[in-house]
Amino acid sequence: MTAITLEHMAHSYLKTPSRAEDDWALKELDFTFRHGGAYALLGPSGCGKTTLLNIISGLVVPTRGQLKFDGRDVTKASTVDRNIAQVFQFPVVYDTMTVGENLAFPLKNRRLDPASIKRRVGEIAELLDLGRDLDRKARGLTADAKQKISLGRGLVRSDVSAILFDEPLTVIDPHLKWELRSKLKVIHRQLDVTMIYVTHDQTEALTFADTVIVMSDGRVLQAGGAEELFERPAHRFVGNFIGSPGMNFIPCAVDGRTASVAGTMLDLKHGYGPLKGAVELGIRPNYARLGPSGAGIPARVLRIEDLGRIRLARVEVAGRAVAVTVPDDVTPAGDAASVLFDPGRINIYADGRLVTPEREA
Ligand SMILES: Nc1ncnc2c1ncn2[C@@H]1O[C@H](COP(=O)(O)OP(=O)(O)OP(=O)(O)O)[C@@H](O)[C@H]1O
Repeated sequence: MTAITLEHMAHSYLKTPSRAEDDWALKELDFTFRHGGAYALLGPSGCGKTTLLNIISGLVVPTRGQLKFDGRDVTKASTVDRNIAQVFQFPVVYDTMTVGENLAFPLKNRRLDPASIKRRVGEIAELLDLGRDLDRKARGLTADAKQKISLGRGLVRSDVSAILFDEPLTVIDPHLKWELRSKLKVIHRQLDVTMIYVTHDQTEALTFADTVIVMSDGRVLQAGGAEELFERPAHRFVGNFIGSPGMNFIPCAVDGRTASVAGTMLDLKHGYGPLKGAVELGIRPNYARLGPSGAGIPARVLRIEDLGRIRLARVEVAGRAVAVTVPDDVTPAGDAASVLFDPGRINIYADGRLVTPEREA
């Protein structure tokens, strides 16, 4: 087990980067991955996930800052020196070896005794449902099966500093994905090793990780568990990115414990001091309801979507497109309606950042 610390870390792919933000693929970052944690780096394409993972693995030396493993500076150390296992997007498997030989390979390299290798290979094969294929040659196996072998090779050693996964389920069939995600979680508990998992898929990140690190444009915007990311997104981007559909953001004015949205006053659960910049109210669709006209903030119904478990209304509030759940007993008549918010679930944002309320009155 190893704690991984990033200190004043920043990276630019340019030879002589200026101070301009655009020159930096990874903006300055301080972060600690604690011993034995399960982390996901989540964000859209180009946000810097792979750059950060490659800095941790040693494929990229950061332009600035230090990387420490348990306090030891490894910024310029090789991947081998860091004692890291990696699983990539596409299978890395020796076709001429059997499944068992592939799984045993990292252990043989470490000169483990044959009995321990056999036991460990058996355990990992069992966990990944590869037990019956141990004597089969890897050649000719499906892409799914080969990627399972890659996962197994990444997981087989229990003495690594960390295991890094770069979009490891991309080639896996959708129904198997769910199963493997859950298995990875089980394996994480068993191994008690630091795991860092790169993905742009929020379901994958939230099922696997205890701490999801949401990135955008080379910055870490928030690192937290599922509940925190859903209930208290630190940034507008996080609110939008997490959840389907994401959090609604509606322009408002806030005065103490009252918010005014399109001329309608709402009581807030908490009080706020004076706010600067563009102020918005953030509310998840499941904490908003559609009501009859006059019951809440005026809204224009654009359409109703039946998602099976719930009905969702797409409405316009204060010029913004907003999604709200529709109770079973409400049948919108025409397009005039209103929306009501659960006051305890309203977040307030100023210039896209979550505002911490003053103490509850
Ligand atoms: N080798 C490189 N040389 C120059 N620029 C690079 C290089 N690798 C990445 N970049 C740039 O750095 C930024 C971050 O890229 P990175 O690959 O880390 O993002 P990502 O979140 O992993 O994206 P994806 O999910 O598409 O892999 C992007 O603007 C990308 O174009």
